[in-house]
Amino acid sequence: MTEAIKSSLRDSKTARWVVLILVSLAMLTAYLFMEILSPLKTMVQNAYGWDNSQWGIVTGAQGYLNVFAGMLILGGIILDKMGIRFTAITSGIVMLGGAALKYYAFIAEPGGDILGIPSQVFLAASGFAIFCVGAETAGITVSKILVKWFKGKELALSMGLEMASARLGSALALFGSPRIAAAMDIPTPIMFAAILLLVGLILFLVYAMMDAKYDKEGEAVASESDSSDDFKISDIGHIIKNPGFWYIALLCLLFYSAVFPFYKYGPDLMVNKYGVDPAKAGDIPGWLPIGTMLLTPVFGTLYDRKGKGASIMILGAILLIVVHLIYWTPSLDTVGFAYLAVIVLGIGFSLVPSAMWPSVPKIVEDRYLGTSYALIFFIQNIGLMGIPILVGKVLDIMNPGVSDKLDAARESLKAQGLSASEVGDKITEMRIAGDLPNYDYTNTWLIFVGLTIAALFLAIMLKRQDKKSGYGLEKPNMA
Ligand SMILES: NCCCC[C@H](NC(=O)[C@@H](N)CCCCN)C(=O)O
Repeated sequence: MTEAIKSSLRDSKTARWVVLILVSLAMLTAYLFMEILSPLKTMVQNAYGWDNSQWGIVTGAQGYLNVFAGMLILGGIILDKMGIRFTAITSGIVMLGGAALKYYAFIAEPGGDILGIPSQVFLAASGFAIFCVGAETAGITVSKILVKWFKGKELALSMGLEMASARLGSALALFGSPRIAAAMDIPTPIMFAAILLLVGLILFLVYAMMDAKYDKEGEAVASESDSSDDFKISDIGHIIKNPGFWYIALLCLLFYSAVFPFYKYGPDLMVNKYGVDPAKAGDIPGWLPIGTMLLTPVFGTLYDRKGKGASIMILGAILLIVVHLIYWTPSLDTVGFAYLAVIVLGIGFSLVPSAMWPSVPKIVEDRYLGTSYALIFFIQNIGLMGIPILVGKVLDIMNPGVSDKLDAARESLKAQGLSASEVGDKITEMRIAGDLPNYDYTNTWLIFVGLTIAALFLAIMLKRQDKKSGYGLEKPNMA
């Protein structure tokens, strides 16, 4: 440890960059696990016989506890009351516990039903719901950690780099998971991702040791007691009276609902509409997080220097409409269009977050900031839960008989004594050969088109409100 670190951790550039590396890598492991199953939809359905509604139940589990049980709000309160170290370590343990349960659901292949849902689906959804409580709480904790170490220094840059690291986690899952599953079996990538979460927990433990040392320094204790980012129930009343808060929170819900659920259904769209090999299903969607890693800091800097935050969000929403119209249009069914749309999506998904998150402090007072972010995440989680469920349900309704035909083929293969993996491979072969049908996503994709049109409407309303209330969204962040 250098002298600089010994004398004052907060003043040590090395120490705060070590912190950034620790928490960014921990978030990488969280985002990796978050998407580990996403590119496996075709394989999972072929192997285990889940219909689309069951896929929606599992991938929409993000919000069951975060929304219905209010765990995101509770996470904010715990962070406020118990502090960064306790919350970071606890969220790491919760993520690991949820991941272990999800892995168990795949490795054990339990039979029967729980509450009328196939046991495997129920346990996988429960595991993912628990994991997401930890992941969302880790997300707000890491934001607070970065404020603690980087406030008055390279705060925006640190947040951009942390987000880029998280995106890398999503990309690794989208590219890697189907390849590992094709080479081994479906539970193996889930197991690898769970082991990486253990590494993430160790990184949080190392961070906690640095944080404890930091807090021993008097100056740091003063900073920790700066409660501007704390979650407070009493603040909610003030925040929800602000129309700008509602525009940005609903824009966040609609916008993220048109993007994150794309990870859950995009890979299967690639297989069913564009004829991509299921072992490479995540490749085209995988370019989305890679593009955003590079572009988000660029657009963030642009907003810092030139302003135009509300206009950037409007442009981002327009691009998203174009993207989902391309994926929806039945005649645009060559791989070239799939790549084109994902590139445009990458630009849109960089524009909106780079302007959205730094706009929140312009709309709400600093003292309400922590509570506002927790509330926005809460509202956002309603969409992250509801949209995957809705898409799965509608996909089943729009494809009558397809799941039944796949089920019948699966049952006859199982009767021949084949394992789930072997059945999955065989069904995949039969679908590629045209002996079994694919899902037609056309009508279902209109859900995404609708979401993006609504997002554009809200972005325009936000700009109008900005003119009325003078938030300064069109002004640069830097003087
Ligand atoms: N300072 C706020 C950064 C937010 C980053 C944002 N993450 C979220 O919105 C999470 N609530 C949801 C993550 C769900 C991942 N499937 C982001 O852009 O990642």
